[in-house]
Parts: sequence; structure tokens; C-alpha cells
Amino acid sequence: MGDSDRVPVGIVGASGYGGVQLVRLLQDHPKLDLAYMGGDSSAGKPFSDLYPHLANRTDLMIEAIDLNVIGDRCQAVFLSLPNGLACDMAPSLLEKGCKVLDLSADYRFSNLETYEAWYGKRRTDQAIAETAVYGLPELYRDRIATAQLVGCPGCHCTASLLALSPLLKQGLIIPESAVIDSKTGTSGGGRKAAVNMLLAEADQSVGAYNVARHRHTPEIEQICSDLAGHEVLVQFTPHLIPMVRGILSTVYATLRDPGLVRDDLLTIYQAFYRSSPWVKILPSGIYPQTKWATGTNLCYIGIEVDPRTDRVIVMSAIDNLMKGQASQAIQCLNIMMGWDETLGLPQLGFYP
Ligand SMILES: NC(=O)C1=CN([C@@H]2O[C@H](COP(=O)(O)OP(=O)(O)OC[C@H]3O[C@@H](n4cnc5c(N)ncnc54)[C@H](OP(=O)(O)O)[C@@H]3O)[C@@H](O)[C@H]2O)C=CC1
Ligand SMILES: CC(=O)N[C@@H](CCC(=O)OP(=O)(O)O)C(=O)O
Repeated sequence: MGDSDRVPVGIVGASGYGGVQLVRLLQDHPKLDLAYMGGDSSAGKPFSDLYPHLANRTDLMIEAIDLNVIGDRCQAVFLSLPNGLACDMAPSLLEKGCKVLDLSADYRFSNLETYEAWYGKRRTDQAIAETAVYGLPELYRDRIATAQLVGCPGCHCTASLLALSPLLKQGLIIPESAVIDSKTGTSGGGRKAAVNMLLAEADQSVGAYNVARHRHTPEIEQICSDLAGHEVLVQFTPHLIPMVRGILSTVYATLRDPGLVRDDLLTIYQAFYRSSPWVKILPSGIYPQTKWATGTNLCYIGIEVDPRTDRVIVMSAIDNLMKGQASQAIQCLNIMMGWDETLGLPQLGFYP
């Protein structure tokens, strides 16, 4: 395929951590062409000033955000911005015929009252928001295929939901018993300066944050409720750990049938994800590590049952910037374009 046959795409928020993943991934994608980069404080700078290691692959400038320019130049656009900005841009971009993939929380909620309550921004785009599809391909592949607007999931949500989904969908657990303990690296906080992300603060230390009030809780609950067929509340506690990339979500839940053993669940998970090339169910007794997923779009899942407590324990590892953010967005765009969902995405990480 020649360059002119490639689909031109844009990134708004190219200077951030999500943006730089997208730039790298697009260099290796056989059918997508990076045609526009937009930003705020970075506008007017060459991208290579911010990321000199990519100077040999792109000489594009970051431009001031102009929705008309994006509409003229791009067939699809990734919005990789802080929460509350995409909802002011997406309606115009959709009107101009762009496919929109939002990496923030703006289009993840089917009920905007939930969004307003947790994100504190009044929304006036209910009709547009209703057309958005939640960008977790393993659950909503068919709907993503026909979507114009995709609300890509948060990183903790991706790892947690991939761990929980088979249990809820098959009615194997008491839904309200689900407890999610999730650990993230510091890149989850983005490239902006923040005291708690300083090496001196985050290194050699582990702590929970936003306990009982993290905004990923209602997002996880929305999808769990959809899977269970009734309203479900979960307990979600994130922890910041001293590493750069990665999420490990450990999910605990009470089994409805205490007779189920680990191998039964492994069979159920393998069947559930048999058409999902990015989810790898690990063999009996093997538990995932974040390093295995680093730099890839993969999610590794390990499963255990504790017959003493009748609980199942599911461990799910992803790269927060990849399956948790940028590469998952490209996986969604592949599906929206009718291409193989693995197209152009890295399957092998660096190890160690
Ligand atoms: N980091 C992660 O692990 C994950 C993040 N997300 C979500 O993805 C989105 C992007 O995150 P991330 O890449 O980490 O964030 P960063 O903080 O690294 O980057 C934010 C980007 O937004 C731009 N920006 C900031 N303010 C404005 C503004 N007022 N107008 C226009 N552009 C603005 C910045 O541009 P400039 O530099 O030009 O000012 C920058 O490019 C967020 O919504 C985040 O919650 C989702 C999943 C995982
Ligand atoms: C370390 C850290 O702060 N991580 C972020 C995760 C960011 C993320 O997944 O994305 P969204 O903000 O788009 O939901 C957090 O817990 O809020």
C-alpha cells in the first residue's frame, strides 16, 4: 500500500504520554498516516524538540488546535487530553466526518449524570454521548465496528474489567463481593509535573490513593452492571508503586459454586477470550507480571481458587500506556476501519 492509500489521522494532545505512544505506534502502522499533531502549551514546537529520540522518524510540528484544519486533513482523530476537553471538540469533529477516539473519560459513560457527579463538568452533548461506544474490544467489538465515536477505557478499568468479565457474564460470582486491588506505575499520571510523581516521593515507597472515591469506580461499575444484567457496586483501590509503566489488577470475588476449581475457570476464561488475540490466559499456577506486557497491547491473566474461602482470585497485567491507553485506541480504530484488530500493534515486549 502506497502512502497515498493510507488513512490520515491526527493526535490532539501529541505532547503527552498518550500522544507519544500514538506517534510511535503510527510510525509502524501499515495503513495509518500521521497527518496532524495538536497541542496547547506545546503548539508551535517541533515534536522532536519534546521527544528528540523520535527526530529521525517525524519532522511534524505541533500545531494550535484548529478543528477545521483537523476536519480537512484527517479521517480519524485521537483526543489524548485531560478530562473535560474532548466533549467540547468531538461534536464538531464528528460533524466534519472524522472518526473520534477519545482517550479521556468524557465519552465512557452512558449516563452523563454519573460523569457530571464524578468529574464535575456540566455536559450539554447528551445526544452525541449516547452514540459513543465503550472502547473495550474484547466486550464490545461489534459495536465498535460501526461506531464513529469511541470512549476508550481508563487503564485500571481495562485491566480490572478483563479480569472480571467472564465471571460476571457467566454468573459465576456474587457480583457485590468483587474487590479490586490495582497497582499502577507513575506514567499513569501523565507527563505534567506533580509532587507525588517525583522520584524522591514515589521511589522506594508504595501507597494507596483515592481510596473509596477513585473516579474509575463508577466506570468499572457501569460495565460490570451491563455484564451482570443488574446494578453492581464494586470495591476498587488503586496503589502507586515505584515503576514507570504497568498495571497489575488483582480481583477477589466469592464463587457462587464452591465446587469450581482452578482448571474449570481456566477453561471458561480460555473459551471467553478465544476470539481475543490480545488476551493471554496463563497456564495453571502461572501468575502475570507487568514486565511481560511492557510495550505491547497484551493483557496477561492468571487465575487461582482458594477452596478455604471459596474465593476466586484473578490477576491481570497490562501496560497502562498501551492496552490501558494508546494501543487499545489503535486496536479500536483497526476494528472501526474493518481491519484485523492486531494490525500494526506490537505483540512482543522487551524482557527483562
Ligand atoms: N497515562 C495513562 O496511563 C492513561 C491516561 N489516560 C487518559 O488519557 C488522557 C491523556 O493522558 P496523558 O497522555 O497521560 O496526559 P499528559 O498529561 O501526558 O498529556 C496531556 C496532553 O493534553 C494537552 N493539554 C493539556 N491541557 C490542554 C488544554 N487546555 N487544551 C489543549 N490541550 C491540552 C497537553 O498539551 P500541551 O503539552 O501542548 O499543553 C498534552 O499533550 C487523559 O484523559 C488521561 O486521563 C487513559 C488511560 C491511561
Ligand atoms: C498514577 C495515576 O494517577 N493514574 C491515573 C490513571 C489514569 C487513567 O487511567 O486514566 P483516566 O484518567 O483516563 O481514567 C489515576 O489513577 O487517575
